[in-house]
Amino acid sequence: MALAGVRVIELAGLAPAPFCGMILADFGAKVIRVDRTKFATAVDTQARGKQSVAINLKSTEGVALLRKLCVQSDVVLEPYRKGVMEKLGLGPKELLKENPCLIYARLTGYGQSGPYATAAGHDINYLAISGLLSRLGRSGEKPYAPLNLLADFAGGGLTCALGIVLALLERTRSGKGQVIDTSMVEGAAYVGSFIWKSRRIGLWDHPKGENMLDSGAPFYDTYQTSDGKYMAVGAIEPQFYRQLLKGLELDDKELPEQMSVSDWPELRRIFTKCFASKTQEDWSRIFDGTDACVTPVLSFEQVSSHPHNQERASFIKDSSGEESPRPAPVLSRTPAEPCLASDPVIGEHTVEVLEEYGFTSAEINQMLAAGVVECNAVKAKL
Ligand SMILES: CCCCCCCCCCCC[C@H](C)C(=O)SCCNC(=O)CCNC(=O)[C@H](O)C(C)(C)COP(=O)(O)OP(=O)(O)OC[C@H]1O[C@@H](n2cnc3c(N)ncnc32)[C@H](O)[C@@H]1OP(=O)(O)O
Repeated sequence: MALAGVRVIELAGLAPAPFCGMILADFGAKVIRVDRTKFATAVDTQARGKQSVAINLKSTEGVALLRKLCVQSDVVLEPYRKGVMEKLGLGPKELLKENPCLIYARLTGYGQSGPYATAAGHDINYLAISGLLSRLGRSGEKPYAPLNLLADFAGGGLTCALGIVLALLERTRSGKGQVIDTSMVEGAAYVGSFIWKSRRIGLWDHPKGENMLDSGAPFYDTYQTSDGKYMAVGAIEPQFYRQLLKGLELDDKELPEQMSVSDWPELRRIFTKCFASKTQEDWSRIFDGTDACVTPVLSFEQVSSHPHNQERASFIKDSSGEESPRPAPVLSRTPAEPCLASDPVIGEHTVEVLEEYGFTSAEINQMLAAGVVECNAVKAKL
């Protein structure tokens, strides 16, 4: 796999850092999650392919241990509030001094500087400060955060993974590590570059929810079907729009112009009525194989059995039968090989990892006895 041989120490966090760690693990890195001791269950739901060691970082021995692990690793990924790692004596200055090749990835909401740097927050707050949230939602309604996808995962976890891979690549030339400051505000804003940079062509001239791509246009929206499901319509270009009308059995001579913004409410009314006359399956049959850009809005239950997803095996099942998306993208020679075993319990691999990092049994036993580390058996999962 592409990241085989890369060792990552991931300090346990809430959502974005776990996702970042999972991406690295999916593509072959050895990812060791550092959990707290005396915690029954991990909140990491994205632990695929990771190992878990439990270390008490509130002890000097625990801090010293983590430093030793970082000396022999390529990447450390930390998701804490600005200053937490420095307070522990685990800041980039200390760790990079001991291991100049280390890639020190920091993943926070507001980044390592600025008046908000130390403030608590979550996806919705970061999205708000990025400017993007102000553009999301239907006309006349309050801004709407689309799950916690944009800041936590696109702007946070994925952007941080990109930073790590870039730093690993650069290190092959310079031989040096570096610090990565991932701000979810900036990551989300960066993901939104198209919105910023397409303002000049007038794509966003109208208020929120009244533009072509934000549910303003009737040919770029969702419609309810007679069985209470939905179809997604993305028929922007005239040749594709014509196919949409054909599928709906509408005569364009009897309709307002596609791009006549003032007629969009009327067009939407007509499309709504049409779509409500047949089931999702009926419409799928009509539009599949055409260029109308009309697709069913699949539920999680439907998604893996859809013929397209099925043929590409886009969803996988782990050993417990839980379904999830296959890692993307697909690399031709060195594709990801996601681990199908169940997620680690806290401290499941403490002894194994410490042995691998060169600690003797006596040292490990001493740390276990002192409560510096903890090792838990898999049966704790029950
Ligand atoms: C009823 C509630 C149930 C909750 C279930 C949760 C289910 C999952 C839900 C996921 C929701 C996802 C939401 C929508 C998100 O947006 S997640 C993104 C959150 N934001 C970030 O990650 C940005 C960066 N992080 C932060 O800003 C902060 O960590 C935070 C998220 C605001 C949380 O703040 P807070 O709990 O005060 O923690 P921090 O200031 O970071 O300090 C962490 C403390 O923990 C300690 N720590 C760490 N590891 C260890 C260890 N191994 N052993 C012992 N201690 C450990 C650190 O030393 C630090 O301690 P201290 O400095 O506070 O004394």
